[in-house]
Amino acid sequence: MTAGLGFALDGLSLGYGGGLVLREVDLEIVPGEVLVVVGASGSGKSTLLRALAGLLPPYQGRILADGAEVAGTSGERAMVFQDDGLLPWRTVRRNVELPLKIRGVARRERAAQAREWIERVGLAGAQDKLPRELSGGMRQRVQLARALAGAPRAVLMDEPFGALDAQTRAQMQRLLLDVLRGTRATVIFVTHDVDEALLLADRVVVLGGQDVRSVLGVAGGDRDELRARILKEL
Ligand SMILES: Nc1ncnc2c1ncn2[C@@H]1O[C@H](COP(=O)(O)OP(=O)(O)OP(=O)(O)O)[C@@H](O)[C@H]1O
Repeated sequence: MTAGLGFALDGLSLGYGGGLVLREVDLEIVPGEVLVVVGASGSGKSTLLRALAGLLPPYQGRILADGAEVAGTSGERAMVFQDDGLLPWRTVRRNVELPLKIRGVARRERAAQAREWIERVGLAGAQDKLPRELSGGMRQRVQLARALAGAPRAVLMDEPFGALDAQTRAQMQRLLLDVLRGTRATVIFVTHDVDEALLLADRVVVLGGQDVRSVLGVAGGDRDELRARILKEL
């Protein structure tokens, strides 16, 4: 199993067209942790995730991934979006095989690994279906399988369960916790939902006022107290 990626954000300023969204942020992300990012709408959660993915270059400062500056996307850092980023013309199996193909994994091995991931996310009967034949929850399962099949060292998730109904969302949260137990990947997960944050996180980062308002460790903490602290800062 490959180790999770550690990140260091060092005086990081991000924005668009000259407008600043985050100003001089310093933050360490520990290898293997689940870091959940919360914050009011427009506080820069997705912007931060895009920068970690290498999709948005910093105005100032640096993002280091295991000490090396992030410059562009990499198979080491997989992304999962709210609206599924699946290729509509490829079956479930061929979507999940994609990161393996990009990594140069041989065809038979690719098929075997994709099958294993499809089974782990509970879609064994659906591997030859096209994305349009699946429910929203099933499509998010495929995205999860695809992200993890590439054995990434970090998974960047932008409100992946935001569009799902409450029951499917709870199922997906359980599934995520379950599959993460079998990997050492670092997870950075953006959500609006404080309860989701507390369920999934090792640490919660609250963004606001162009900066990190606070970083809270979740393990062993009192949930009600943590929830109240986060809600106060949002
Ligand atoms: N491509 C873009 N071009 C210009 N401005 C953008 C772009 N994407 C985001 N912004 C602006 O940057 C700010 C932060 O947006 P971002 O999407 O990161 O916030 P967020 O915290 O993820 O919000 P939400 O919770 O509503 O998704 C907002 O003011 C937004 O309008």
